[in-house]
Amino acid sequence: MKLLLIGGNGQVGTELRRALLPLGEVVVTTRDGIALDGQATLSCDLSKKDAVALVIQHVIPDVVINATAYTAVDKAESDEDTARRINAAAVEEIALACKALGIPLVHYSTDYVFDGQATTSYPVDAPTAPLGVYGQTKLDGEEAIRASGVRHLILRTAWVYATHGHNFLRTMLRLGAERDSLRVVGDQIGSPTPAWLIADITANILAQGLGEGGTHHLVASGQTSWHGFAEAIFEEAAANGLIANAPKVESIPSSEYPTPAARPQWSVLDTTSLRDTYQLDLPDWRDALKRTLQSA
Ligand SMILES: NC(=O)C1=CN([C@@H]2O[C@H](COP(=O)(O)OP(=O)(O)OC[C@H]3O[C@@H](n4cnc5c(N)ncnc54)[C@H](OP(=O)(O)O)[C@@H]3O)[C@@H](O)[C@H]2O)C=CC1
Ligand SMILES: Cc1cn([C@H]2C[C@H](O)[C@@H](COP(=O)(O)OP(=O)(O)O[C@H]3O[C@@H](C)C(=O)[C@@H](O)[C@H]3O)O2)c(=O)[nH]c1=O
Repeated sequence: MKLLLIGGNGQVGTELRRALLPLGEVVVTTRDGIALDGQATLSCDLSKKDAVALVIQHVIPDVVINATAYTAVDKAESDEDTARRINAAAVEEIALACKALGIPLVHYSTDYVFDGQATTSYPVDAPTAPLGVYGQTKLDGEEAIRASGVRHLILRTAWVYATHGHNFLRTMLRLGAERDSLRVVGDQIGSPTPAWLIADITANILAQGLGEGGTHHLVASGQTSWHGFAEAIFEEAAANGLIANAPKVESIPSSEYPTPAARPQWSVLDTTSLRDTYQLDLPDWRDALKRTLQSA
């Protein structure tokens, strides 16, 4: 199988380069065509119209996996044009190029397509109502894929972290090394999900065949708040000798941590359709965090 991975250097893209390798030849793109771990990549800047379609037409893979996105949630509020270009317009170009060549598309979306007002986990067909530009443009990207008629798998995930890249775990470890105490919101609830899990599940699904595909939720099991996640990060980091002293972590309401973009208060996603369709087990978020930091 020939796989085209668009965006090989983000959190999920980095893990996909590892996880997809056993499946066949993996052609990787980056914005600037930089080498990754000594491997050449194709240059593909999604801000340039039609660039990504040309790459797909040049490579003609058996499957396209799009791991790119504009993920700066707050910055998106003041940079809507770029967020829309990367998360929606470029995604539509990818979908149409794949549809024209009969190539299936794997794509990722987010819990931020929901408004967070629910009190039980969101099934895949729950009504969407994004609170900000990032969530809205990601939803527009999803809808462009479905409208294109391309055979697809959209995996909505949430609260993604890794020991590399830009994420909450790394922010907490950095701030914790600089300060004795941190204040973290305790009233936003979700499921922290490591990038390696998303990549492993994607590879597992591609190995067994996409089948009908469609839209599914992929997050670790269980739930916590950002405050609970922060406390767990420091506990596991200390247990693995990654930090000498853990800071005090105070739980605060969202109102005491104002941000340009509102976040959903309840972000828990129901993974039943994914687990049933592809016979998958999803680890508990805390066990997944432990495993992530044990191998750091
Ligand atoms: N991070 C999270 O918490 C969550 C992420 N998701 C979704 O999961 C997917 C993967 O996210 P994640 O790995 O965290 O994202 P990252 O922010 O870690 O990586 C984003 C990737 O997109 C690339 N990219 C951005 N703009 C361009 C551009 N103009 N041209 C080419 N490449 C570009 C980046 O390249 P470069 O390094 O050059 O900037 C990078 O490879 C996305 O669809 C995201 O929306 C869903 C829920 C939660
Ligand atoms: C750094 C920090 C953040 N916070 C709050 C702000 C916010 O409400 C919450 C999470 O912070 P972040 O800004 O790191 O996370 P955020 O960028 O909102 O994370 C989101 O990213 C996008 C890409 C997604 O798709 C989502 O699933 C989600 O993972 O924690 C604190 O309360 N204290 C702190 O010291």
